[in-house]
Amino acid sequence: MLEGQVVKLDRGYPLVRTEAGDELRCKHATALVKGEKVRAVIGDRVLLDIPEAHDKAIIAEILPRKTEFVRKDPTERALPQVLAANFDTVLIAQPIADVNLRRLERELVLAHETGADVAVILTKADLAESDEDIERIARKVGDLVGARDRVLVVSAEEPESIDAVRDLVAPGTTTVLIGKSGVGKSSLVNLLVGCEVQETAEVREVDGKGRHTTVSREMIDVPGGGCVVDMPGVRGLGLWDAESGIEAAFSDIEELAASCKFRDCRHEAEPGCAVRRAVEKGELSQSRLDSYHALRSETNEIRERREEASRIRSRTGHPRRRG
Ligand SMILES: Nc1nc2c(ncn2[C@@H]2O[C@H](COP(=O)(O)OP(=O)(O)OP(=O)(O)O)[C@@H](O)[C@H]2O)c(=O)[nH]1
Ligand SMILES: [Zn+2]
Repeated sequence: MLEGQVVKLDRGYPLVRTEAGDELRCKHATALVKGEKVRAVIGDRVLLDIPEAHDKAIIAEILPRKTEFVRKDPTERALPQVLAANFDTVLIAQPIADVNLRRLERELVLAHETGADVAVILTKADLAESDEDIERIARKVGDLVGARDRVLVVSAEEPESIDAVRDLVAPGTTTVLIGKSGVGKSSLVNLLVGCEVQETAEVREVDGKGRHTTVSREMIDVPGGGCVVDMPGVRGLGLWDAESGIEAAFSDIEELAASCKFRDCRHEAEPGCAVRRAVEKGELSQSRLDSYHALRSETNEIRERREEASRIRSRTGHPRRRG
């Protein structure tokens, strides 16, 4: 069997690059997709069968993932959906003149949940009102992400601003780029690569919404660096398992919580709550605590639904998989 990596996913069959450098269109083995909806995603390392009579190779096995980006499947009640695998870094892009902090908190939770390194890229710096504005917003975002993650400001009008991003896309590593449609991900990829590899869209003037242009997922080589994957179409960002992601993205609250009177304090109405005290003293914003509570209950709810579903499965005697 050959080993390879899924390097492109579009409307056709997954494209797998073998260790010898060949690129093969592949089908999933029936045994792999039967029952559960297991599909290889971009970045997956796979084992291939090469049948003689077929024009396509067969993905016989998906190897264990080093990292994976998971959200709740937007079309299913209690199923996870993996969007990418085996990357080292997640870059979150938001336009500096239109930063959405609530969305950023969610993106940070999902990114940290993967266990990869995380950085925030503030794009379209040329559209900011002034340098003071850029500094102010970058500082505000910096406060939100905490000391562990970097915040970089870039502009397609200023190619040198991309150099700091290039440093993050180190040789031998894979970087995943996430962000709402139209924030400038494709433009960033083109600047990193130094030519037009990704089609970009003019934002519609009437409603200012980016058109949906990027339809495929592809691992793109950055000259002198690693690989980058633009993740388009990530519209819904529902949380799946997000405990550790929340802990990492809200480390300020987790630190305060260590001083709460009760170890299992939920920072709601308990006496001796250090988190609520910080809000009263103006050291923590109420809206940030609200986000924390909302994201916490979202992931708890998913967990309860999943547990409920597995209880129903075992009651109805649905055959359980044997490991
Ligand atoms: N002024 C300005 N416009 C930019 C910059 N970067 C990107 N744009 C424009 O913003 C629009 C959207 O950029 P894209 O790179 O296609 O955005 P995207 O995030 O890849 O969007 P999807 O492919 O839909 O996910 C295009 O019209 C770009 O020309 C920038 O730094 N400054
Ligand atoms: Zn508390």
